[in-house]
Amino acid sequence: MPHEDPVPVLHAEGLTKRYGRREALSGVDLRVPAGRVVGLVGPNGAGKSTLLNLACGLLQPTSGSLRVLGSRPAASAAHLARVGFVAQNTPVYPSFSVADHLRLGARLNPSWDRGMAERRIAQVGLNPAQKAGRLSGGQRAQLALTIAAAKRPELLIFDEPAAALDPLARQGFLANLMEFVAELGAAAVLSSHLLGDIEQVCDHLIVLCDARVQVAGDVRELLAVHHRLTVPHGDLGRLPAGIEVVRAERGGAIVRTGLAASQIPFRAEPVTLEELVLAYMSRANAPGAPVGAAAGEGAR
Ligand SMILES: Nc1ncnc2c1ncn2[C@@H]1O[C@H](COP(=O)(O)OP(=O)(O)OP(=O)(O)O)[C@@H](O)[C@H]1O
Repeated sequence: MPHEDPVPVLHAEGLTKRYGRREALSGVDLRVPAGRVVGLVGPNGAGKSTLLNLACGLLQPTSGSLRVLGSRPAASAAHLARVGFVAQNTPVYPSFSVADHLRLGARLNPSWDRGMAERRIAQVGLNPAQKAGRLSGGQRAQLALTIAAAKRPELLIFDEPAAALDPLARQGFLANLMEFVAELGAAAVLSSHLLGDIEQVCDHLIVLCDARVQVAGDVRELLAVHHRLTVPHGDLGRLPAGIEVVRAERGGAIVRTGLAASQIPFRAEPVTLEELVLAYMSRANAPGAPVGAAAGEGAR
């Protein structure tokens, strides 16, 4: 029997989005396999919200293509029901109560899981009669998460869901998010500036800088092929073939290589996810940076 890969959650080819003359995404190629929790990171203005809004069908590409769960985003009502979206700042209707939000969710979504919605609202201690405009940032985020998940989507998309929350509320929110993902058997994509959060919940990473994917892939695989090398001054230019310098730093470099640490003729230490992300971000920022750097293999 030929082996068929499951349909990717996101599949972008040459995806470009311009706002007037401003290019927010530039020829992005990306393939995110099914069943992952994906962290989308990058500096302000990198294009993260643009990518997520394209994935929800709220924006249209200028050129190139994006398929979400195998279809054009928001291609039909049925496809819309397969994707749950929590936008930046978790917008709610201020004059509607928590219960009104759940009723609206039930009316708009054929697959609405009322039991799940009510259970979760009780679990996180939200009063159904409370007006949404009076909820704290953390409570609003929990309400938005509940509404997105009670649709029982196959993919949950979050745009900086926990940015405004204090550490304790963030912890609670992330724990809930992971419970939903497990309960629904769903994939999730979340953008965040909080690398600790990404490290805690994500098993797949996309680093987007300056409208381009710099690196993408399975977190464990990425950590396995990146090292911090201690290299005597002047020797960086004489590294063996197959070692790519991502970022040169004092006394060495962060490198990417398929070579085992024992095959590298310098001291090689593991990197943290934060070091890896920062290395790609600063490379993208450097004058004369390679365009879309290591995206090639990793982005596929
Ligand atoms: N509606 C718009 N009109 C014009 N330019 C826009 C619009 N939306 C975004 N941009 C520009 O596109 C680029 C990417 O913006 P985007 O919001 O996607 O970035 P981001 O990575 O989500 O940033 P942040 O982390 O600050 O939320 C930025 O330069 C931004 O100014």
